[in-house]
Amino acid sequence: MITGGTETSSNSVEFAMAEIIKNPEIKKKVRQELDLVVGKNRIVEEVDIHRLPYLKAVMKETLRLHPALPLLVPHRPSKTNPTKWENPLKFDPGRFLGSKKWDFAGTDLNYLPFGSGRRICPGTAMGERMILYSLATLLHSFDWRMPDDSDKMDVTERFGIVLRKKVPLIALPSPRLHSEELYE
Ligand code: HEM
Repeated sequence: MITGGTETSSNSVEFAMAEIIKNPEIKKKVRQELDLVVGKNRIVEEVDIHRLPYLKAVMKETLRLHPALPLLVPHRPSKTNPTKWENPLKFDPGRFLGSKKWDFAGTDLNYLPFGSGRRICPGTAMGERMILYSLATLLHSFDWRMPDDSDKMDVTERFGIVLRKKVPLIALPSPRLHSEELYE
C-alpha cells in the first residue's frame, strides 16, 4: 500500500520532469500555462491544479509512455501499438488535448494507467493530485536544466513491479519567481 501509493507517484513525477526538461517546447507551454493561471507573484496552491489542462495532459502522457505499474497486461502492447496511438513512442501531451480525452476511469482498454474494473486503483484521485501538485510547484517556482547544459536526457526505463528511471534524474533548479520571500 505504501509502495503503491508513494513510489508510483514519485516515479511518475521523475519521468514527467525528465520528459519536460528534454523537450523545450513542452517546457515552454507548461510555463506559459502556469504563468497565466498562477502568475509570478505567488506560489501554486492546490486549487490551481484543476485549472492546468496542459499540465494534466503532460501527466496523462507520462502515464501512457511510462506506466507506473508496467506489469498490467494491456500496458506493453498498447503503448507501442501504432494502430492505437499515432507515433506511439513520441512524448506528445497534445494527444490528450482536444476532442478525444482519455480519462482514468479504466473504460478504454488502450489507456489504463490506474487499472480497470473491480481492481481499479483506489488511490487514483490522490495519485493524480500528488503528481499535478508536485509538477506544478516544481515547474512554477524553478527553472530546471541539466547539470552540463546538454539536451541528452536519458529516459530509459528499469522494470520492476514499480517502473523506475534507469538513470536517476539530476537537474539543477534556479528560482524564477519575482520575490525572494516566496522561497522562504
Ligand atoms: C501515479 C499514481 C498511481 C498509479 C499509476 C497507480 C496505479 C495502480 C494500478 C495500475 C493498480 C492495479 C490495478 C489492478 O490490479 O488491476 C493499483 C492498485 C492499487 N493502488 Fe494504485 N496507483 C497510484 C497511486 C496510488 C495511491 C496514491 C494509492 C493509495 C493512497 C494507491 C493504492 C492502491 C491500492 C491499495 C491498490 C490495490 C487495489 C486492489 O487490488 O484492490 N495507488 N494502482
